[in-house]
Amino acid sequence: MGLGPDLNERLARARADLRMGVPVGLRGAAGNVLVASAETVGAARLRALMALGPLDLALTGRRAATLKARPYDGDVARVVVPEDARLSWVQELADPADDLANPMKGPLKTRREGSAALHRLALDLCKGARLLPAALVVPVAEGFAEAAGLGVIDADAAAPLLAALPELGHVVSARVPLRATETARLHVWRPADGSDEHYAIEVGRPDRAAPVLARLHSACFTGDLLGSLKCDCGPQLNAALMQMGQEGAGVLLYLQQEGRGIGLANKMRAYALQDQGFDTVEANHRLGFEDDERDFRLGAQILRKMGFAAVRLMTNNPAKVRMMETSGVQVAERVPLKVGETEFNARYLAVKAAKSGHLL
Ligand SMILES: Nc1nc2c(ncn2[C@@H]2O[C@H](COP(=O)(O)OP(=O)(O)OP(=O)(O)O)[C@@H](O)[C@H]2O)c(=O)[nH]1
Ligand SMILES: [Zn+2]
Repeated sequence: MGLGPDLNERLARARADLRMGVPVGLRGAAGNVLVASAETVGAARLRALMALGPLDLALTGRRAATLKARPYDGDVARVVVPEDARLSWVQELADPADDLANPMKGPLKTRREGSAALHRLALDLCKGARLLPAALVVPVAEGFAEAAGLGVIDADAAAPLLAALPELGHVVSARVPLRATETARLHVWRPADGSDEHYAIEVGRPDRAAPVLARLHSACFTGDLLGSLKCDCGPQLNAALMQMGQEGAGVLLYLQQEGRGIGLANKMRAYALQDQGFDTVEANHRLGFEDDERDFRLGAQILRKMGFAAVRLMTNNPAKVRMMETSGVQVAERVPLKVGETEFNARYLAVKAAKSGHLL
């Protein structure tokens, strides 16, 4: 292997570029394009992209439905960017913050001919970068991106890599006595694709031959750290650790999947939409996301690597139970975790029960 970056490393760089507003080249069977995040692209780069040829704004089918734009490619819509479009036009299509105040955004023309494969990959990269799922896409000649000094991704090889689960490596572990239990050890797990590290808190020395009391906790900055009353995450985190402490054994995975996998900035956008009257699921859809963008296979991989084949899973979410089972970790028992209901999160919990099948 040479010293240059492999595809995984190029993808990690591409996500960083998109976050900085720098375009990225994609090349594949569907052609050669430059893509940029609609959220972070600046006015000067937008003008430069428009000068290259017919520009598309790729949106997810979810966002397109809110905007009444026809997604001819199912989960992706390719909106034609008018020649006189300004940056504010692009930003307002990407970001639903002003949808209610400014509902007349159309009519939007969407592209039907050609392939949407590169647009779909661009949206995956935006999601992976925890940006709004909205990407500018413009065709370019072969070699153009390289000559411009931009990062280039082999799209046909990247799509299956992005769908696969990154391999996680154990970095370090050390004892961290907690209020809930003095016998805790924290393990750091690092994904090979350069994405965020995940943590496992092992309580006591659980018997690997029996189902372990386990919790897959998704990071929630507002609930876990600030004591937000809008969700039940903080009390669930504490209650799970307390129960593990009382039983003397358990494992809590702290997965960096803030906002059900959309990142804190997008979760705060979802909260702002909830202030406008939308529920937690509707808010995700208006932003262009699915209800839940988390990949629970991650948790299963960490458990297996730690030597656990079966769990007593602390959750009210049946999807977590299903994903564990299909990822090769047997769920011997579901242990309900009902704590922390407040007047502010009662509706949130009711919506999760009604729309996401959570058990009350
Ligand atoms: N997008 C979005 N994420 C939210 C919202 N409220 C809380 N979250 C996130 O949802 C996740 C909470 O997940 P979990 O505690 O695993 O909850 P769950 O999937 O309902 O499952 P259990 O708690 O195991 O029953 C955290 O990542 C929070 O940041 C919201 O309104 N919108
Ligand atoms: Zn929360």
